[in-house]
Amino acid sequence: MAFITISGFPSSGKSTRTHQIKAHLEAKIKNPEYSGPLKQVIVLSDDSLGISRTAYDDSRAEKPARGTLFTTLQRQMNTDTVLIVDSLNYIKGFRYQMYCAAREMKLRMCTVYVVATPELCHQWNLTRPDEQRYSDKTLNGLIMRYEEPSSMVRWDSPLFTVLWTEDGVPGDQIWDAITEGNVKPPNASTLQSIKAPSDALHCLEQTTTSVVSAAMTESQGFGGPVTLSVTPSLQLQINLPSRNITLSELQRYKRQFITIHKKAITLGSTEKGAVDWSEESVAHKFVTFLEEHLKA
Ligand SMILES: Nc1ncnc2c1ncn2[C@@H]1O[C@H](COP(=O)(O)OP(=O)(O)OP(=O)(O)O)[C@@H](O)[C@H]1O
Repeated sequence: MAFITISGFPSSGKSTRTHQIKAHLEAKIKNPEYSGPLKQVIVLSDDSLGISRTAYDDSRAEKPARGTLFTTLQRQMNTDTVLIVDSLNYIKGFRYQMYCAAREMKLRMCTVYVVATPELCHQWNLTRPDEQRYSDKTLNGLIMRYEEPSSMVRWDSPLFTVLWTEDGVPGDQIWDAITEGNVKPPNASTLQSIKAPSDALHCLEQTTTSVVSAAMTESQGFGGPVTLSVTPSLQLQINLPSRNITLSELQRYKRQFITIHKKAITLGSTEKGAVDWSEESVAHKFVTFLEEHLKA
C-alpha cells in the first residue's frame, strides 16, 4: 500500500534515518486507533540483500546489484506493507523505474532525501567497520554522479528532505503522505508498458530520434543541465558535457541504444514492471544512457 524511497550520498546517514522512520511508522500502525490496511514495515537495503559496498566500485558490478534490488522490491510490494527502499537510489532513471512499479501496484509513495555534506560522509565512512566502508575513490565518484531528487518531478514527490543537523525525521508528514496522499493510478504511460512488439519498436525509434534532435538543439558546448523538449508534453533534464557534441556521435549512441533494447523487445523480455516501452520511459532510459556515454 505504500512505498518509500530513501536517497542520499554514500554514508550520509540513510540507514540511520530509515530506522527512525521505521520506528515512527510502526508506532502509528500499532496505535489502536489505526484501523487501516497497513500491517508491517519492511526495509530493503544493500545490507539486507547482501550487496557489498564494493559493488559500487565499478558500473559493471553496479548494474546487477540494481537489478537484484529492483526484482526484490517488486516481489515485496504488498497492500499491507510499507516498503522502504534504503539504498543510494542516486540515478533518477532508477527512481523513475521504481515509481512506475509502485504506481502499477497502486501504492502511495514518497521520497526521503537524506542530506549530509561530502566532508561528513567521508568522516562517517572512516568510522565504519571495514566491510561497510566505501573506498575514497568510490565515495567521491558516487557523490559526483549523484542525481539530486526534485519535488518538481512526480517520481520524487512528495519529497521530504532531512538535513544532517536535524535530530529527527518528519514522521507524521511521511505517515500522512503514505496513508492519505494521492494514489497515482497507472496512467497511459504505465498501461502502455504492455505493448505489442511492433508498437514498442516504433516508439523506440521515434522517441530516440526526438531526443537526438532535442539534444542537438540544446547542445551549445557549455555543458551542464539543460531541458530537452522531447515532445510538446514531455520535457526532460539532461546533463551535457562541456564540449561540442556532434550529430553523428548522438546517432551512434542512438543506434547502440536501439540495438540493445530491440533485442529485449524481440526476446519478449516482459518481466512485470521491468520493461516499460512507453514514450516517457524510453526517453528517460535514453537520456540516462546518453549522460553515461557522453561523459565517458
Ligand atoms: N547524524 C550522525 N552523526 C554522527 N554519525 C552519524 C550520523 N548519521 C550516521 N552516522 C554514522 O555514519 C555511518 C553511516 O551511517 P549510515 O549507515 O546510516 O549511512 P548510509 O547512508 O545508510 O550508508 P550507506 O551509503 O553505506 O548505505 C554510521 O557509522 C553511522 O553511525
